[in-house]
Amino acid sequence: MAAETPAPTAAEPLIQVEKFNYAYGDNQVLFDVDLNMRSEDVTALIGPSGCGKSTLLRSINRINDLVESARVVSGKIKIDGVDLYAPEVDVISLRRNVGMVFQKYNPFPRSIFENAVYGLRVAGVKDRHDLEEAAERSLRSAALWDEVKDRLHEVATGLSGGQQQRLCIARAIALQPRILLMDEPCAALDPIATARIEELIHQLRGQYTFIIVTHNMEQAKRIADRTAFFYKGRLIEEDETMNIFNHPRDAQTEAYITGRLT
Ligand SMILES: Nc1ncnc2c1ncn2[C@@H]1O[C@H](COP(=O)(O)OP(=O)(O)OP(=O)(O)O)[C@@H](O)[C@H]1O
Repeated sequence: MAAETPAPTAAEPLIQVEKFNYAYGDNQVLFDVDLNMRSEDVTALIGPSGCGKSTLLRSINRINDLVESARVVSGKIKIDGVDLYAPEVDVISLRRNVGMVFQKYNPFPRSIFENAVYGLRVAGVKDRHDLEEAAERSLRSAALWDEVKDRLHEVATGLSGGQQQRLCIARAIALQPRILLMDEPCAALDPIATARIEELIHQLRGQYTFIIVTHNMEQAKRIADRTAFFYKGRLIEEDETMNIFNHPRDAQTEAYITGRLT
């Protein structure tokens, strides 16, 4: 008799946050956070100001290590099962694998081209042809190529805000990360530029794992597969986005999404 085919097991989540406690000096700001994020999902982190969304996001590529008082109290964040805070982890390669885009678009005061290839230059790529190819590839991925291909050597800060933000996305993508962290990427943009970034995230989903902090609940509904609601440093509820907004299980989640908790 043929051996039975084992039932397929659910894929391991790409990112596993386990009993994660985090503090700035004596001020603990994240408490026992347990959260799994799958590679194919766009995950939104929502919650009132100061609830710890950005801190969690910034812990995933350890950019918060740059804050002197910041420290992991206990718990783990794993990518592919590897604890990011283990002593042997190379933080530079972690940050190549986990790119970040900030609220205030921040291109360097250099040309569009140099911004697009910045990470590659830092990584030691010198070949002109390789750099040109990478610039075109990442600018195309960021849906910016057609708008800038004839002005690649003009200064990036001359672009519109939305274009500058897409350039920052191109700069992050050029390093071919697996994960893109976005901290309120549209907060400084008008509705049209916001719509273009959302469209871009939609196009790129599946190629990159997106984790997005947003204050804009409509945006979370539009772009996120899953949404995690935080309050006072604790993860209150995480689920498919539509469940969070249509059938929240927790009274605090409901209060927040209906505007009664700020
Ligand atoms: N660099 C820092 N040094 C000290 N405390 C900090 C630092 N960054 C954040 N905090 C504190 O950590 C807590 C969580 O802040 P965090 O920015 O992670 O929250 P948030 O939910 O992202 O807020 P917001 O929506 O306003 O950006 C807050 O009490 C904040 O004051």
